Amino acid sequence: MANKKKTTSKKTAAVAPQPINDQRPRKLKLALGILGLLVGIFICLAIVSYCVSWRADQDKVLTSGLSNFILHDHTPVANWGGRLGAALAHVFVFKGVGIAALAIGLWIAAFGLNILYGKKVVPVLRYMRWLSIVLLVLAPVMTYLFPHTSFAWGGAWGNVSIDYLNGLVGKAGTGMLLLSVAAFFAFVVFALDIRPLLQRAKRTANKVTSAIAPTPVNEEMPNEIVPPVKGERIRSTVMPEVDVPQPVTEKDWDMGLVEKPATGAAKGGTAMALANVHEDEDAPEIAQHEIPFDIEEPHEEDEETDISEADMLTEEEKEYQAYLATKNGSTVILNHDIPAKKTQPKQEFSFEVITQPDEAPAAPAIEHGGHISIEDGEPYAPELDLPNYKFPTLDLLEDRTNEVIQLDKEELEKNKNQIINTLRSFGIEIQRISATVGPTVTLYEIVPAEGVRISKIRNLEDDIALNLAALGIRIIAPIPGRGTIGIEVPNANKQIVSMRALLSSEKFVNTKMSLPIALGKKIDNENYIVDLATMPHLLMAGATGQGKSVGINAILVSLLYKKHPSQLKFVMVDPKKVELSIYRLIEKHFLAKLPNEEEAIITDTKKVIYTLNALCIEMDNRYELLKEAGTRNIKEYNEKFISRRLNPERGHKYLPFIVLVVDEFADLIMTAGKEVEVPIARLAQLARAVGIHLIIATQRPSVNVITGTIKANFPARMAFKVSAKVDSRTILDTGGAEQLVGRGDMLVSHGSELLRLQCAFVDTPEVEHIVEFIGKQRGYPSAFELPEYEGDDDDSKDKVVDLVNRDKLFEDCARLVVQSQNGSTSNLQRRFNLGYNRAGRIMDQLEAAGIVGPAMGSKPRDVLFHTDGELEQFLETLG
Ligand SMILES: Nc1ncnc2c1ncn2[C@@H]1O[C@H](COP(=O)(O)OP(=O)(O)OP(=O)(O)O)[C@@H](O)[C@H]1O
Repeated sequence: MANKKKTTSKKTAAVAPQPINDQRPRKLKLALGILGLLVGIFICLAIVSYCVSWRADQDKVLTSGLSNFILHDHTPVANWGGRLGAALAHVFVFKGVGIAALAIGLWIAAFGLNILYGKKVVPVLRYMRWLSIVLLVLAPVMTYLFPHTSFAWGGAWGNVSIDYLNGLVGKAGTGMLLLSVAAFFAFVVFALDIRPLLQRAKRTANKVTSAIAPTPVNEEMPNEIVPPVKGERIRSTVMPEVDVPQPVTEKDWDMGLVEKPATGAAKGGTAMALANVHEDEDAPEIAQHEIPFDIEEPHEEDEETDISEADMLTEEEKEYQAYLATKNGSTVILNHDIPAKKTQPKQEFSFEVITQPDEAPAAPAIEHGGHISIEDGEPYAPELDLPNYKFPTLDLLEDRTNEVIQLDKEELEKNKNQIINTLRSFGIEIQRISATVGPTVTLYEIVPAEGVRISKIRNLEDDIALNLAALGIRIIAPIPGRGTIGIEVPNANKQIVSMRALLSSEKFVNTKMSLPIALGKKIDNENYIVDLATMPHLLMAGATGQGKSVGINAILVSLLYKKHPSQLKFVMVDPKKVELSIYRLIEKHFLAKLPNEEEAIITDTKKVIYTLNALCIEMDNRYELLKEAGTRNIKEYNEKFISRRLNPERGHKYLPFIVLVVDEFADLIMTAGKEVEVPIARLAQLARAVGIHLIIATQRPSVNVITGTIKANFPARMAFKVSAKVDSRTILDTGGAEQLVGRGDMLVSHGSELLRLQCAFVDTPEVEHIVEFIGKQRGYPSAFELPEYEGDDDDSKDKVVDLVNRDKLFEDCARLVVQSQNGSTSNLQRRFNLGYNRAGRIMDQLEAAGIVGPAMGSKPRDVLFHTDGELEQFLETLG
């Protein structure tokens, strides 16, 4: 009994003090933390105070001796920290490291703070490095900089070290030595990278410069042709003495202060030039209209012509407008105001000539693959599969930015007059006309005079086109959302849109899109970069030689510049056999193919069918994985996988995007019909969420190629020039593509909008360089394997099982079967992500090898080996 009591009391004793034990270290930490913090602050205060009071206190400290001074000297001191403060500051500053000692106080305070909070509020250990450099280097530097002052800037350490160094290498040598030591610490020890700072400084300087002079060239050289500079395409004249325009707000637009720019032209660009020309339409001085340089009194307003909205603006507001327009990018805006009164027709033109609004090239993030950032602590990074993979560099692409096209003012003027005259001959008067010069075409935007019905212009579309007699005129009546009528007239000199410029644009480099593709430039020169993942599939058509292959290359190159091999795979189908073969070099990096297939670029129709079906299986498998992970799309799934919330043991893996590219769809449909159409339609309907996207190109956009089912599932369409209006209707549901001018001129229908673009140009040698660059790097052991698919007409079923040519996974499957003692085909399918046929074939081989017994209906087969050892021996004998 007594014993029992004893045990109980022992137990109580063991348990009871527990909270006290828990509390103790916490309290101790609290006390230590507060102490550290206070000591640090005290030292800092003492040192700061020392800077002003050192003269008053120094004698006392020196004469009494330190301990005596602190403990027994009763004379008043000036230091805020009293005698202790004065003594400490004396030791740290005078006898120590000078003013740099402040860092010691700060560091101690930070240390105390960390203890107090029980966590790393300030990374003190990291700051130890800084502390050491401050103490070791700053003290001599201070002494070197203030050599003969009575205040001990560098303390005793500073004096001793500088004396020594001066003796050793002289003053100049000491200076250089200190500089190198400081540089060594800064760049080598702390790996200080000043480039971002320099870049930021440069950017700020640029911003300041452009804020001060947004139209620098113009202001410097009014009314003169601006000499060509890189990245600038259009030259013209300027409105002299333009005040620095203030940013214009949406409100300003609403108030009608300035003309709202084209929606698409909202970004980039710098003002280049502006000119207003006024003249009487009927007067012989019409030559003075000539756009750029014969500018007559730009500020002079003809009061009689004061009928347009623009005329109601003050000069300043007009400059605003010009600035805005230039800022917003497009190109030339030519305003032509015709008075409604026919009695005294007057014209007013204002030309706003704006630089090529190429978006500024961004920092070379692409070149270093910098956009794939594996943040600290990010648990899984698919890029680590190929950690040394280098993204293709921009210098692999040709620099075409200097292939600038001169703005042909005569052409502009001629077209403008022709448009006005043609419309007038049909009894259509116009209020205003402006022109936006794009890379391939110029868009003349017309505001008809009051009372003119747009439908009238629309009905006269063909006649107007005939009268204008220019090739490839397209009339857009009205331009959606603008209330104006657009007439697109091809430029005599067309500009090539540089892929390199597009890929180096800030928009592309800093894009957050999943699959960004740089397609080209809009008519207002804005870069057109879209996310293939949101498109989500793209149908591309165009007659032969109009730029389809270049378009496909532009898309593929954009993706290659942006995605890591672990993030993206292409399935390439090329019935023409020559267009995509160039990409075979990147098989082990970016291509996907059927298992046991030799060629990754599929040219054979039968294999195309298998591949499409394999993609369907992959899609189904991915849906299974998504379902199991409780996610709705690939993005959520991958995020979950990356944060290691999905177990790879259960078949989860990082899912790369898969982009299927078919270069000639008509060929396939003609030879395989439904067999191709069905899986394509299925993929187009469902594959988006699991990251499978389709790009399908065809020369023949006829209804038997682009069937209703296909069309319904491809909301994004891209048309190069086609030969007939009916083809344009098939692809775009509207005419227009037959009026394109070829060589990459295209219409893109995405959502509700139809845009005219000039496709970015990337030549075959450039693509070759890019794929060589990638191909030379270490890749995966083989191409990405799609699941197995075999057609119904598979004749291998009746074949004798061939144990000599065993499947690559035979041994792994054998081990799995023996380890799990489960001879089921579905087990193999699940664990190795195999298609049913391949798993079945391996199971047949296992049976033929005597590892499993014969099939037993729906039940798993018997496993005839029971230990790993037995199996390994057997596998060795198989060789
Ligand atoms: N975006 C572009 N900018 C400038 N020129 C282009 C552009 N696209 C195509 N071209 C010119 O047109 C030629 C034919 O282009 P491409 O080979 O892409 O045509 P295609 O439609 O693929 O023809 P096919 O169907 O016969 O293969 C190119 O060699 C090039 O000279």
